[in-house]
Amino acid sequence: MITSTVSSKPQPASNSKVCIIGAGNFGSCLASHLGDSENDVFMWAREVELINHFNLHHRNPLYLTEHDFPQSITAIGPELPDKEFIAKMDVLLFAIPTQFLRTNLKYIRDNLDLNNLPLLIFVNKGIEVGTHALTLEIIVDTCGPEIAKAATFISGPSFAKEIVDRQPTSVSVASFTESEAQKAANLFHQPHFRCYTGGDPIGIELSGALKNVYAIASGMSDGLGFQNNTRAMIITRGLAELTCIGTAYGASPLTFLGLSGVGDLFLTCSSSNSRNYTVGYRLGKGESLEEIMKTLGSVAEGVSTTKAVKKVIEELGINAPIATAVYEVLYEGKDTKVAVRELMELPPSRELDLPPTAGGPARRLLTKLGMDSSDLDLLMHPRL
Ligand SMILES: NC(=O)c1ccc[n+]([C@@H]2O[C@H](COP(=O)([O-])OP(=O)(O)OC[C@H]3O[C@@H](n4cnc5c(N)ncnc54)[C@H](O)[C@@H]3O)[C@@H](O)[C@H]2O)c1
Ligand SMILES: O=P(O)(O)OC[C@H](O)CO
Repeated sequence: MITSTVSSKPQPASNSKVCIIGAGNFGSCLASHLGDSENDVFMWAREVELINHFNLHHRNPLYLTEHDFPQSITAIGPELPDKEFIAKMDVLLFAIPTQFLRTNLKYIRDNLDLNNLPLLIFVNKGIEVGTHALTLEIIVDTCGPEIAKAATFISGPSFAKEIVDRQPTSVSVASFTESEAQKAANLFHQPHFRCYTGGDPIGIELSGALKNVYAIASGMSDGLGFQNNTRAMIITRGLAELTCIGTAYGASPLTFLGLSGVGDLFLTCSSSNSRNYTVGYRLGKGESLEEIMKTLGSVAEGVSTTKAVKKVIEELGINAPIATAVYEVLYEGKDTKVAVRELMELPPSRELDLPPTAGGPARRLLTKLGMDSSDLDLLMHPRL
């Protein structure tokens, strides 16, 4: 098993001190979830009006606006927490969109004490544009390999609104360091919220990022008026494509059959509650991306992730026609009907080929994590 030389403080029996970076839909949903189980929760927001309103009324004026939050949550900000504050935390959870993570982590890194590290949890679902970096790689770049190996990722079919409504939900929780994944699972596990642990953080975070691209495709198909056969085709062929891309990054192909893979792909491709599906649906109805982004009011990570994915599939020579079509619609102005026609006119091909072996992105990650190619087998066949 791959482990880090650092691990976080021992888990307190109860009343963990948790700081959540991000007070959007998911950050505030997780604050509510953890606040419900008697933790002391601090929720960092950039928006001063949100902080003031929240601390007065225990309501978030911008996201999940109808929800009454537990009294145990305090909103903090807009400055990021300092060293003294972080030293008191058992858990630091990042719930901000991927494209802003690097800048915020660079600041936080200087306030982390390796001898008194909180449990570090990441829930964002995206790939960084420009670098094609996964969250794991952003963590290595900003905080170093030991912290990256101790970081824990949570992903799976989990709409914020349904979690705060206590709908039965399950997620995958993964880290290279088993004890860290276990601590995160213990923290989140509740009767309406099951956590399954695993040792493939690359697969867990990547499946969460990639499903957003196929959710845009599925929404587009529904917006154009196509029905169930077409959606099932997009979900299944999307799973084949994302498994190939994920394997190139060093993920285990099996991870894509789990909650963070097919579970979240199915959820997001089939529900108008998904922001990514909604972007696709509105494109299918003829709106421009610019109009949609102006009025969505929330992040749809798939829009930027599609740009990163296009570069990756080009570089690695991976055949991913659906992701390519989404890119052409989003960034080259291709008409959605033409994109569908072209996809359907592709020549017959083999349904299932073995995914390619791990490629450049996996080797780059291994090097940054201080591992060599003999560790690749552990990455792709995690024992945890
Ligand atoms: N909403 C969900 O149901 C859900 C579920 C699972 C995972 N996620 C993932 O969680 C992440 C956050 O999503 P969300 O739904 O909370 O988004 P959101 O659109 O609801 O909120 C975005 C948050 O990002 C903050 N933000 C904007 N610019 C920033 C910057 N420059 N620096 C720091 N923070 C900035 C905003 O203040 C806000 O708190 C995404 O990666 C998303 O894919 C969301
Ligand atoms: O609203 P979306 O499309 O960002 O999806 C939210 C979550 O990722 C669902 O698991």
